[in-house]
Amino acid sequence: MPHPPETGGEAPPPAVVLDDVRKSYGAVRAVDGISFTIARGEFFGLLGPNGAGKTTLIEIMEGLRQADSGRVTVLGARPWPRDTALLPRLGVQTQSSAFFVRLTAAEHLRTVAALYRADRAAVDRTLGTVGLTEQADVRVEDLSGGQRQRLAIASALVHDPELIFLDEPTAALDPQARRGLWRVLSDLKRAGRTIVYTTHHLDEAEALCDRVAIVAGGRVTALDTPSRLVAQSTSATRLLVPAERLTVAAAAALPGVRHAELDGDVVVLETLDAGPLLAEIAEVAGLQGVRTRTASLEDVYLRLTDQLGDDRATDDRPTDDRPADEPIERSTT
Ligand SMILES: Nc1ncnc2c1ncn2[C@@H]1O[C@H](COP(=O)(O)OP(=O)(O)OP(=O)(O)O)[C@@H](O)[C@H]1O
Repeated sequence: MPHPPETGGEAPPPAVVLDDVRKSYGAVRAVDGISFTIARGEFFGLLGPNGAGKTTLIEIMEGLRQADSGRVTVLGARPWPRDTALLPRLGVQTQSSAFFVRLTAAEHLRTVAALYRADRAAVDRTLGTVGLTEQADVRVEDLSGGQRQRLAIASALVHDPELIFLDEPTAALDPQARRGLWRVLSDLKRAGRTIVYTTHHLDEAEALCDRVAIVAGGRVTALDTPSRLVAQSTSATRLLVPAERLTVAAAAALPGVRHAELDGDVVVLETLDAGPLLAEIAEVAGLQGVRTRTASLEDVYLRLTDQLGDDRATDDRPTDDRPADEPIERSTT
């Protein structure tokens, strides 16, 4: 489907603008005052533990759920009440995508394509994109879990939407299919599409996303590029030394070691300054087999989501007593 022309001079509106969006289910504040903007062409990751509010937030952006309050703008339009002009511009894959199970994969995708008035060539092309060409004539009910997942992704892409929402798209994929999907998504990004992506795979977010928002307890606790989040984090570097050459007690006594523990057949030493410590280790144990593990997005994520979990456990003030929302595009230090 052709995209609407971007008319002369004026910049198109951002892909998504959220301003103090809130949604509760009874007493559960699933989305508790979230604001951010997603630029056109951005690959934006939403990360957070189970129940953090990611799906609710995505469904609000998709126009599947009404926010209790706040402003939501998607491609310059309000997604709620449902806007039929907006829907074909969005591609949506959910955790519980619906299928026509008696149809073959190709028939299913043709049906979806017809709903969006996408051409038939797009069906074959999209089946190829997600690696389902060989399964085109297999009934949906006979596809494996991972193949169904790919069909759900194909259903979100077949009409060539401008803004694509993918909710844990790699959850049921084997490692090869996962890497295959990464390539597909990178190509879509290169073609200028905007992608909003939730995943529990932190390596995936680090590899694919321009920016990630870490959500916990319905709030954004950090929002930045993966590399800036890692660089700003106070996460320590870990040095792994074969346990036969260094005891935990000796490791803990080395200067600059914050913590030392045995993990299988290695002693793990945590430090904020790896250089001098490596020199010490070279002295007392030798450097053979010593490995370095620097901070990753996963370390940042675990620290932030653990912290918030602890904060919220003791935070039983009523909503109105809470401090005003913090600015969310902040550093994580
Ligand atoms: N339809 C609903 N009715 C009542 N509570 C709901 C409903 N949907 C979600 N919740 C609750 O709202 C909170 C946020 O759920 P949500 O599904 O948005 O989280 P999530 O971050 O997508 O989690 P996951 O990673 O497990 O998919 C949770 O406490 C959940 O139990």
